[in-house]
Amino acid sequence: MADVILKAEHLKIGFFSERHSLFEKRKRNEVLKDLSFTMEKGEVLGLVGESGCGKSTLAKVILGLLKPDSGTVIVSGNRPQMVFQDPYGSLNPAKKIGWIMEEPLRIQRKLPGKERRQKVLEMLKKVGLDEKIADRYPNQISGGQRQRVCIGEALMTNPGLLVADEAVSALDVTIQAQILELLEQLKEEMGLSILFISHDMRVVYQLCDRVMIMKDGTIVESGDVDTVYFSPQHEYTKELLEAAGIGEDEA
Ligand SMILES: Nc1ncnc2c1ncn2[C@@H]1O[C@H](COP(=O)(O)OP(=O)(O)OP(=O)(O)O)[C@@H](O)[C@H]1O
Repeated sequence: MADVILKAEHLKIGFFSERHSLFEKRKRNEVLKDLSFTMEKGEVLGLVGESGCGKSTLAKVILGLLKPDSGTVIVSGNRPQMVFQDPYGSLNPAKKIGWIMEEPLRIQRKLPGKERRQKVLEMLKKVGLDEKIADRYPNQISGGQRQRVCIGEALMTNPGLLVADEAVSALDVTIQAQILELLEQLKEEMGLSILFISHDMRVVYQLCDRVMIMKDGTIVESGDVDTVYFSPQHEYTKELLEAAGIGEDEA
């Protein structure tokens, strides 16, 4: 059996609703409902589902940013890292790209400055950027370049798992295709595993090996992309495919 990079078992988490008056009882909203899945090393796993179904909450639990009420997540290797939708919002506008990309290594305190800088230059190359970008500020590079920087920054500590939460959604179609190509390449070159969260069924088909369909805090269907897209079993999967204009006649 292939190596498992992530094992999530029986995850449950809920939030209390806001109270609008002193006498109103706070309702508990269950967001992840006994959710279990595994990911293999080097796999790109898509996670799709409508807004509010709990995708980002699951991502935060995997990254250790939220503690589940019950259940466990085991990730092998270095701490997983995340790439977000808005590459501009994730980069400190007051710092140069080189400084930003060095930061995860600075926090680790394992390498001297010169070696950190060298690693940044190597990573810039890996994500398809010119070394000169290290001396620019985030507002001096394009949106696509910024997303490459975010991916590079996330990979500086050599995580086995990258969680990409709507990482290409804000980019225009051409740039989107280039970033998808980069992720594919990093998967091949580094054996990187990617949990790719998206609402875009077409993009998921393009990039992912497997897909999980999420609805109201549970996984209603999962499998390799060809099987799920061309022989969907669950009504909700069929709805999502239809809404994306992916019909059975495309099979
Ligand atoms: N910290 C929190 N406190 C209270 N409710 C929360 C919190 N985080 C998330 N929620 C609620 O949990 C539900 C799931 O949110 P989540 O962000 O995981 O959905 P999502 O599937 O990622 O949606 P989208 O695709 O719009 O990003 C939503 O109803 C949201 O309002």
